[in-house]
Amino acid sequence: MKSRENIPKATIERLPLYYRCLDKMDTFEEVEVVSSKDLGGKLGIPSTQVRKDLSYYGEFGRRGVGYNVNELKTSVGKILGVDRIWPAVLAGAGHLGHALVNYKTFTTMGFEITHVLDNDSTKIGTKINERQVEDIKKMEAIIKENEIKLGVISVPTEAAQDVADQMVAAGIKAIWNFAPTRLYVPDDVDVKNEDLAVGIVSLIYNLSWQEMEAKGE
Ligand SMILES: NC(=O)c1ccc[n+]([C@@H]2O[C@H](COP(=O)([O-])OP(=O)(O)OC[C@H]3O[C@@H](n4cnc5c(N)ncnc54)[C@H](O)[C@@H]3O)[C@@H](O)[C@H]2O)c1
Repeated sequence: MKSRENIPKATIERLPLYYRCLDKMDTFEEVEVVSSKDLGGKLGIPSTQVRKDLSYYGEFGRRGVGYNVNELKTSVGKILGVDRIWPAVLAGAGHLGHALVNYKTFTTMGFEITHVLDNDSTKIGTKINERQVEDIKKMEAIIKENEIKLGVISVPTEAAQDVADQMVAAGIKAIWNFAPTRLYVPDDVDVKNEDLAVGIVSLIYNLSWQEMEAKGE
């Protein structure tokens, strides 16, 4: 296996796609063997790219035969760290927080929101999908007691940095941030920003160019 720094970011970003596809084939479609062509075909990724991506992590499959779906899923799952469930705290039990807590498929990707926190007294004590909303003041104790490393931020922008600071101080090492703002964290903390608005604007951008081209502008 290559050292972590030598593996392209794009390869790492494709691994969850391979994993989800292999999991579906293994769990629901009972497929035993898959070629790089078929795996890539399902994801719109060339077979040469699939083979190259996997080659960074070792030798998988047999030439001319393909990959054993279950074995490859297990290996990719281990590489991704999703062969276990990582507990996570979520701060901000609002509209987005509800949607995230209600999304059950996260567990198949090795991630489960085990604690939901908010600072609104009308929300504290209510339940979302069996999870009781707890007071954000308990966050530090919850993170420490449960040795949680993963935090999800779905609070308004103006509260996000403060919540991130509290998470980091309590021991969080990776933050999935949905607030549309840059978070300042120490180097050993990983932040992944998720901005749905950027996705939709790039779609609109393409639509608007197609329209202009059609009108010959
Ligand atoms: N990434 C995306 O594409 C996307 C999509 C929708 C919303 N958002 C962002 O997600 C965040 C939440 O959006 P929403 O629509 O769910 O808002 P919301 O107002 O419905 O929910 C925010 C929740 O955060 C709580 N909160 C506020 N300050 C807090 C604090 N200091 N500690 C703990 N809880 C606190 C509120 O009580 C509320 O329950 C916003 O930053 C929004 O911009 C992002």
